[in-house]
Amino acid sequence: MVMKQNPRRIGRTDITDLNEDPVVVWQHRNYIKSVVFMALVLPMLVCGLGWGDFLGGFVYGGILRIFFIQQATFCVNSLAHWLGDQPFDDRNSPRDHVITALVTLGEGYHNFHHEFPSDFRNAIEWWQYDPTKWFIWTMKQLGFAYNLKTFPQNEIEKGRLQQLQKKLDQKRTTLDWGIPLENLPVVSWDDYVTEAKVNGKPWIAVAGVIHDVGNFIADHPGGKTLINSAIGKDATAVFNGGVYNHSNAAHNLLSTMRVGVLRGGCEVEIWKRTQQENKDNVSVTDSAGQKIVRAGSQATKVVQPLVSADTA
Ligand code: HEM
Repeated sequence: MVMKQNPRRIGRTDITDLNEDPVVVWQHRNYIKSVVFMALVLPMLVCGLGWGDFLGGFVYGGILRIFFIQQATFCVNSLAHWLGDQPFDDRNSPRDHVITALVTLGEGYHNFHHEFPSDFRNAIEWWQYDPTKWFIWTMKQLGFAYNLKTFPQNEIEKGRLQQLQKKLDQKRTTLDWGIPLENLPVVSWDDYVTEAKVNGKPWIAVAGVIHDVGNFIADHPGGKTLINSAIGKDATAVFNGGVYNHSNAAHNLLSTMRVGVLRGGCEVEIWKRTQQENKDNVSVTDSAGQKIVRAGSQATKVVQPLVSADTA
């Protein structure tokens, strides 16, 4: 900013759009004059003619204000790369933050600006502090024709969604979703029954998956008796509506108790099919390669057949 640079050594930018804007061209031609007038003369005149304090206008309205604006301008490339979040891209360091926006008169939504530089706005939400955007909006309401470029909303939303997805993925990895089905040992139906009924293991099979409910029996909201009654049996029907249609939270909890899968799947053939269909649903993976289990598509959640009461 302070040295004259060799134009052959610095990067060049296409500024044909600026050259077509008469206001910008006028300002460029009269740069020094307009700077001195707006930064020093005008504040001096306001304070001097207003209440007789020419010197105060010069010092506070002029010199100190220039210093402040200069610091604020530098904040674009310091604060704006340090404070805030990255709602559109995490490739570089530019960040969006209202504090930076306030200090820099709206330049603080830097993540958006770097991602969509051809968009004249700094921020897209109406409530975000971006005086340029508000000014243009007001002028348009007053009937002035402004034809400034904006990036397609569809593309902006994609960036936002991808960033949100990344955050969700990161959060997901911090939670226990149970051992993945393919990592579980395969157990035959007879071995399962023997382990539960002869060797006393508190195992319950739901939709072909064996669960150790030992630590949960005392806490079961439906009581000890009901959960105990399913040990060593296929509880697919009772768990999925035969006795009680358990919530998504209950299915999630159940998945943390997995100890094995039954060879050949669950015993109730008609439900086995719907469970197979559900298994396709859970094969969606996140950016870290982990399976995503959406609410209602847990492996143990099966569609309720009409005859549920009889089945139970
Ligand atoms: C296999 C492991 C089981 C787990 C992890 C489990 C978990 C839960 C949870 C978290 C609830 C609270 C409501 C909800 O979230 O849906 C609940 C309620 C209930 N459960 Fe279970 N459950 C299991 C087995 C069973 C079995 C085998 C039966 C019946 C034979 C049963 C019958 C009920 C009933 C009737 C309620 C409703 C209680 C009420 O609202 O007063 N549960 N269970």
